[in-house]
Amino acid sequence: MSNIAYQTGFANEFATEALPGTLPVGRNSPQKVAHGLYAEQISGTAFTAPRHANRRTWFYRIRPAVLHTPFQHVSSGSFHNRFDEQPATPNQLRWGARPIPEAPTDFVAGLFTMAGNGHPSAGTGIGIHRYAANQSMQRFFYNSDAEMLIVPESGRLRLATECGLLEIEPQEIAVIPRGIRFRVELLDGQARGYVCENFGAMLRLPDLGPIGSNGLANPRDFKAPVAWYEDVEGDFELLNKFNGELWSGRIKHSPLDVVGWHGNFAPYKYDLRHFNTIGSISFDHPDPSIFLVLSSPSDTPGVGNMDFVIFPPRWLVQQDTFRPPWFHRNIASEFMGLITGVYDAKADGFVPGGASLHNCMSGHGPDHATFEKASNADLSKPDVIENTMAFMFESRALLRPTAQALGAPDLQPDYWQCWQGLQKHFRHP
Ligand SMILES: O=C(O)Cc1cc(O)ccc1O
Ligand SMILES: [Fe+2]
Repeated sequence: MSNIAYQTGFANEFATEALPGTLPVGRNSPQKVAHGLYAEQISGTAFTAPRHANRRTWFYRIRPAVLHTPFQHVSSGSFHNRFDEQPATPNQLRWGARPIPEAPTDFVAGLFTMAGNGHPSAGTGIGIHRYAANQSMQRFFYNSDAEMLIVPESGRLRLATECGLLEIEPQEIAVIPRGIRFRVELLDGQARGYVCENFGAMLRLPDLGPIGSNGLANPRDFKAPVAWYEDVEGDFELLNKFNGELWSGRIKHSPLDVVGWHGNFAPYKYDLRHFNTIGSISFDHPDPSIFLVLSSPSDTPGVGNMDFVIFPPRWLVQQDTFRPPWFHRNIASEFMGLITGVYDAKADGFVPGGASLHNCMSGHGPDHATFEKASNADLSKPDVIENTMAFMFESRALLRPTAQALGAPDLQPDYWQCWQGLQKHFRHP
């Protein structure tokens, strides 16, 4: 990774300038901005949102965001929010990894929508996508519909944004807020991973309750860019996702021209390996809410529009306990992905870059091989789960797979078979 500087903290009031003297002192919008720049505010929450939830940033930039040609509606390709094309299925679904494309494909073109719920126009729900790309973007993109949580599985990404540069590698994540313009460069020539579009309330750190003032994802491990800009003229595409569709305009300069900014609405990255994993040190396998990294709250307290949960390396020491995830059904719907290694509920078939979907109240849990192994394991010794990182996008509402996900060649039609070896062990006393 190159040596990029970052500011630390979650949603702090950051202040950063690439040229000294850019940021106005004591006001946001002076009559004339230093260096001949324009002042522009971007608001990610309602002006009147309570102070603790209010998110906005002031940009001091070479040209304001309004300078581009009118947008034309263009084909969305495989990146969309059409979640009503097929009856939502209660079946347990699993997909293998998506191949890297052969034709030149950038990050946005490489997005393939898997499932989702709600809609951007309603300000609630999520869109779940996987990406596979082999080209850096030569164009600029912004998403009016959602903040984008990016979870790389292979290939490092350089995210050049209005706020500055972020570089992420597998086991790191990034969040690009709604509306922020950016370009994705591939640092390894090709890349693959997952994206969750969040149409609802912005992701935030969960409360910790009895855990105390530290633990899970600690705020200081979140990193935001420092101001960086390019003063470049040319003929570029500016692509916008708006109401689930793509719109394309032309722009005669790079929109990554913010020389200084201050505020708390900015992209950020987080290294999942910094997650402080907490678990049972007596008995029983806890609910996976202890693995919550970020949550988009819904209007119902404690119920997430989207919860981003990870399954990191950890020690298992519980006594008289079936240590892996139990058999269960859940009111929430669970989309899972694997970044690296093996997931402890599945002996095989759930591969890095692959995905699974267990919808509301669909039974799931350890496969037959995992059940046999864990039911007979020697509990006098701790188990260690190493070299792995799985995650879950969990949503309060049904996740509706897209027609293209249900028709994808990597869908595993025999997934259900992984449980069919589970025998009746009941014995009448
Ligand atoms: O289904 C899964 O594998 C995810 C999951 C993990 C766990 O430890 C408990 C519940 C749960 O849904
Ligand atoms: Fe589950």
